[in-house]
Amino acid sequence: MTPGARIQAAIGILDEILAGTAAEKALTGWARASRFAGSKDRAAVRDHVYDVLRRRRSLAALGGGENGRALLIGLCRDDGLPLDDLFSGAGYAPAPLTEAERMAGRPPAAEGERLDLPDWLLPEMRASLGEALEAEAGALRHRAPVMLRVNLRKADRETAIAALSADGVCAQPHEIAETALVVTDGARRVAQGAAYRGGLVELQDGASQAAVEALPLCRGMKVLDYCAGGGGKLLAMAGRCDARFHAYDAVPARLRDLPDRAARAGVEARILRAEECRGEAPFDLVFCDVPCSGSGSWRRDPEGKWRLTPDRLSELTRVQDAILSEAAELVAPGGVLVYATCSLLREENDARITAFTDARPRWHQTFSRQWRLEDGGDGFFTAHMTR
Ligand SMILES: C[S@@+](CC[C@H](N)C(=O)[O-])C[C@H]1O[C@@H](n2cnc3c(N)ncnc32)[C@H](O)[C@@H]1O
Repeated sequence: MTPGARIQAAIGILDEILAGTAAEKALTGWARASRFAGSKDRAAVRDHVYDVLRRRRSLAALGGGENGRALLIGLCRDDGLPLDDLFSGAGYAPAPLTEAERMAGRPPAAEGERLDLPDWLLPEMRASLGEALEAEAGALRHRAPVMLRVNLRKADRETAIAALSADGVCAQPHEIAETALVVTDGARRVAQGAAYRGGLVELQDGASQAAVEALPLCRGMKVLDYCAGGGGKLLAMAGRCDARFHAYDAVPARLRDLPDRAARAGVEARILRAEECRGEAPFDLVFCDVPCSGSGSWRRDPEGKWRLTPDRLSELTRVQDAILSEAAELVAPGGVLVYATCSLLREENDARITAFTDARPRWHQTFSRQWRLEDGGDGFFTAHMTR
């Protein structure tokens, strides 16, 4: 595909997304219907689509409209791409700009436009981030680094870097966590490589790794991952410590990948149903990686930024409180209840811990940390509580 044809494909996909189709579904649908597109074409089109979604408001201002074509015009203007070469009308490239399109478009003006955030969220973001708001919102407008976690059960960082290199993947240590690597070249080769398939590394953001590194894990501990999902945090815990791991999720289908991933990583984890969690309690450590706005990882899931509403945020905080309340019942006296989100919002982080401890004076917080994008990974929060 020519560069212009890739832009035209991104325009069509964005129009579908703006009409309500999820980005992944729209991209997959296009790829299936476009057998002529090679892997480089698919990657380039995907990058265009996600670059636009991260900067949807500012690009709408720059491009003079909120449809696929105007957003791509905005992207070309913002990134200094050769607009007239790409919108040439030749072959499958989009039609040349009309006079009206040439005149349309202006620099983003309002704060929400400049920062690429919904207006309603600005006060909460400012209260959460203070002076760091501009920098964090700015970082959310760019692509996230590809980060890997070295599985210490199978390799140290040097061995993992060498194995990745043999797969054609360049990676280097990242200071955010002692298991963290950042991929500097060949990211698309990771999942097919022997290092990944052999369980030496997992794809995991650095802040999640750092949060696991901060856990007071000990050999032989009885641990429950209460919102285990795909098991990313559980596997990270198991990579650090030989404990007795249990996994639960309110949506059992989300645990589907865990057995295979655990086998690849050389980890044993027992999957529990709700009643079994109560039967197996108490646990020395219960980890609650709760559902959240995902605001710390909006670089990877930029649709989330535009999907979040005040009602949805209130609903999430209710779920977060309920999960903490249920999970607290499963913690042994003197054990640790861990709360974690990939959110930058105070309302989902400190405010939930305060609500929990205010209502339960026997519990107190022993640790808390907010990672920001400036630390090199996604935004992530964790707090430990005990009684
Ligand atoms: C942020 S995701 C967990 C990601 C996972 N820990 C990982 O590292 O891959 C949150 C998970 O919480 C689960 N969940 C939602 N409500 C829950 C509840 N009331 N009790 C337990 N899990 C719940 C969701 O199904 C979802 O899988």
